[in-house]
Amino acid sequence: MVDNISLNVTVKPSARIKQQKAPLQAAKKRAQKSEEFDFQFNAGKPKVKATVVRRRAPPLKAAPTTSAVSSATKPPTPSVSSTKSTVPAASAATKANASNEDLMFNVSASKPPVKSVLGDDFMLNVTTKPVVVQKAKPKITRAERLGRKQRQQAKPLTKLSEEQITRALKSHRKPKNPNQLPTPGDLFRAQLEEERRQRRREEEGAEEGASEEEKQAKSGEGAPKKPHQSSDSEESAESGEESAASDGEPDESSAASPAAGEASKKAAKKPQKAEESSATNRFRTKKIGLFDQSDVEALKQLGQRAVKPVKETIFTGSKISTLGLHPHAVKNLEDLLSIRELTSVQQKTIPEVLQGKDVLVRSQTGSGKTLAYALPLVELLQKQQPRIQRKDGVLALVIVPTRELVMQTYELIQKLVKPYTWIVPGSLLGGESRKSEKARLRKGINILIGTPGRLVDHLLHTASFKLTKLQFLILDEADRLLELGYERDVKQLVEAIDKQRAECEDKQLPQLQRMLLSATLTSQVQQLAGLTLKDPLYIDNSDEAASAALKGKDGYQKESIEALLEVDDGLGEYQEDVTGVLSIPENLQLSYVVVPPKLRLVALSSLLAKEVDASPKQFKAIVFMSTTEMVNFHHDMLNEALTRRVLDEEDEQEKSDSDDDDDVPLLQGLRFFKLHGSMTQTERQGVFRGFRDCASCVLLATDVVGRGIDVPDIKLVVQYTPPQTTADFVHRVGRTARAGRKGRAVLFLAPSEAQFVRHLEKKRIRIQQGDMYAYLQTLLPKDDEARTVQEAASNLQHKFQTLLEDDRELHDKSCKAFVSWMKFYSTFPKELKPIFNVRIAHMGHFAKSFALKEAPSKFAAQHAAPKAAPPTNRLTYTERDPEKIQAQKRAKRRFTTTVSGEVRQLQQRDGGAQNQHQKPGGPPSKGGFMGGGVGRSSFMKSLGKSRALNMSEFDSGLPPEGAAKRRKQA
Ligand SMILES: Nc1ncnc2c1ncn2[C@@H]1O[C@H](COP(=O)(O)OP(=O)(O)OP(=O)(O)O)[C@@H](O)[C@H]1O
Repeated sequence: MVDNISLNVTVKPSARIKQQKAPLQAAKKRAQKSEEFDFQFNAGKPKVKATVVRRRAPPLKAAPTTSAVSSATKPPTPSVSSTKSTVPAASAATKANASNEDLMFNVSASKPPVKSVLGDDFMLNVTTKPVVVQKAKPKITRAERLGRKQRQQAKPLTKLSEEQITRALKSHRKPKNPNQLPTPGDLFRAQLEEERRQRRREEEGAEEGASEEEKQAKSGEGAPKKPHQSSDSEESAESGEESAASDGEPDESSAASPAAGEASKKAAKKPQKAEESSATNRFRTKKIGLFDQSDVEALKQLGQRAVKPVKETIFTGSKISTLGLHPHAVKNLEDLLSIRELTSVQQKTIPEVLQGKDVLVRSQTGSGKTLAYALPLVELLQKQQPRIQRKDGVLALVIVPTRELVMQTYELIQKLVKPYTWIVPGSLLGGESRKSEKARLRKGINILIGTPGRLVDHLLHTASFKLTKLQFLILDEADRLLELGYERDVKQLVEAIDKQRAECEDKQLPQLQRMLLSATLTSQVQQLAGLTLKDPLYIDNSDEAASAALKGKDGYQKESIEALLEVDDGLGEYQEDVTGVLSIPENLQLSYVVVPPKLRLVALSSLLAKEVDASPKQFKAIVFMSTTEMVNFHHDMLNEALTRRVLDEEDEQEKSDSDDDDDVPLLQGLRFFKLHGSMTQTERQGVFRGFRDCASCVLLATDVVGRGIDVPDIKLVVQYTPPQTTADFVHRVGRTARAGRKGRAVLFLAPSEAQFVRHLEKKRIRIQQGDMYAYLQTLLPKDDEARTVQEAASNLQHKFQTLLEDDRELHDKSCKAFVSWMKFYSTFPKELKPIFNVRIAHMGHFAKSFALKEAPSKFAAQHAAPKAAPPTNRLTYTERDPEKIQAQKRAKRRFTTTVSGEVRQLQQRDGGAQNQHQKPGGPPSKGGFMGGGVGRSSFMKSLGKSRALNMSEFDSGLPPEGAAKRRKQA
């Protein structure tokens, strides 16, 4: 009986180093030397001597994979077949009927009893180590090499075992550097590639002609059984998968791999079931076509460039009490805000403001700039003798870009003035009737906080709103306020203040002290600094030597600021709107994840699921999206598909029906909020407060909340769509990791957009690559029907698509969202156009991330029509009122302005288009969707002008200037 003979084979001559130089020669030599082997039978069998009999194989040519020899007693294993494929010729006695697939041994037993048992000849399948090493050498990508370096035991990537994958996944949870450790993505990619290689080998093998034994094995069974079926669990898992995948579309099954972690476990648990019949298999792949070669692309490690981030110290250790503030103020801060220590920007700014200096302050997000101006402001006001009174009117004016920021700043100042009851703070943020706002202004507000539009409106229409006695003017988020759109109103306010003061008969007016603050500095801020500030002191909180020189200077010098702005980071020339220092909080972990367009929605869902799993009770996140329509659609979709939250009464019945099934929603218990500029003020206020107070929730928002918003327990910021400027990037991610806390921010990029990382690196922003598959893994344990990560992802996508098919309204929302996104995508600034290029981006694939199955050309034109004006609390006007027409024009102009600066881009684009029109016969446009006239760009052109990406934040919500005559002055 020779059935269960197993052999330990040692190949002594290991010509590994030489092989690298001359693999063929070395292999020949080795083969000659290894003509004789010592074998040891497992069960204490006596030694036998074996002579290797090899058939000469063509050198270095891949051989067919199957290998059974008719007289073999055991089918060969795949590892044997792969080994022999690279074994070169060897000199030995040949055997006429030997297969060119197998090593053949002529064994002569050293002792007579063994020979009698074994017979004269038998065949062996042998795997020799050097051959395997040689095989794994060619075509290794950099990512593989990096991963392999870490894995000291340099095993080939073929056939990753279940344990290997599980171990790697576990160790991935806290990666030190995702670029160096093998990530689930690495493993997955390695598997995909290995599978592809193997398939190719199989195909080649089939073409070259399978051995007769193979043919017999295939035809003799008569059943659709795979040629390599074995009792090995890994093998059965594979065959099981093939049968399961046969339910789905080919695209899907070809991408499906023996997957990682849970997948293999699931498969291994039920190998029998998988083998029995594909029809009874509980694992299903929905026909989505979600995965293709692009996901392998997405897994490419981009690597990191050497970037020296700008550092900033947050806390200095000095106490508030050292500032010489009123004891009430110190105690109040401790009691109401638990603040005892100064942040470094506060330490640098407060003494200067107390001395009456104008300041221009740049310090990173969450470093306490609000208190840096508010604390000395209140201190100086409370000191004044005689005490200030309500009737003194507005003594301090704080201008901020958004209504939420007005609310937040107002609440903080309310706390600061608590000990000083005679100081009255107030806010103008819309939502209230004009009448009641006027009434409050008339009564007297000493510290007024507002958005530019609303303030200008009252300046023009409310007689009691006087700024003659103004002592403090503060522009928080100064760079945003000076962007096109806000800039006009801010200038109007500044000019009105100067005019009123100049016309005032009282020549004893106190000096007007000005403060400009932001985490980012732009050329517009420079201009305004030159325009309005009197010898300001520039305070930059970074630890950079370049700015340290400026800090020491007394007074503002234009050249000094310019010198700072020109500080070269040594990474090449680059011009963008942000010209100053950019610093990211040290405790903020930045990462980006490359996600194929089709997978975006699924990847977002799985990221959120992963985070909720990690801390179900305490998870607060913001997801930034580019347009209001996107926010609306994703809010409804994610709520319905993933939380089964009832969104309106009509869904009530559906909900109770669906409650019967035991399908647990992916994000059960998680609450989604939405916030954008097209919501009514009441809604916005409610949402902002709701989000601040909730324990576990996600806010989907436009850039309305990109600036200044301080919700300390936000753990994660997701940029689902990329920002249009680096400044926006810095402010968005700055919503987390505030005041020394920890936080994370993830940026989603399509493979075609990955170069944005290099752009950030040029700005000295260090960002690590994350792993999409680490997110997708979360879906698998939650999906009973899926056996692989890909199946789980496809099932989820299928769920989104089904929901859309069944719900006309949601479908419409999705189309609108997609169209608005497409317009947004065409308005990137010139510098970023090569990266975010509407011509390169695959619109059809992106449409899938909106759960749309149709081609964009089918629905885009229909949904590109301008939408109705967003709700405001404007006074009503009659149909033919010329005032209304004016208002509409003004509204249209303003609605095209988004908080991320679309106006600028819109004008660039329109300007570009005009220029082209001015040059008849000139070359076609090179950028933007207006040019070209062919393919996608002509399609984009058919959508008409871009508008209404976001509602402008600076819109006052009040009637326009022309209406003033007909209104009663207060
Ligand atoms: N001295 C301090 N000690 C501890 N916490 C502080 C201190 N000063 C401010 N904070 C807290 O830090 C957080 C961020 O403050 P603030 O909103 O003023 O930052 P910022 O610099 O204006 O950020 P952004 O640029 O995003 O507007 C707030 O929650 C605030 O209460």
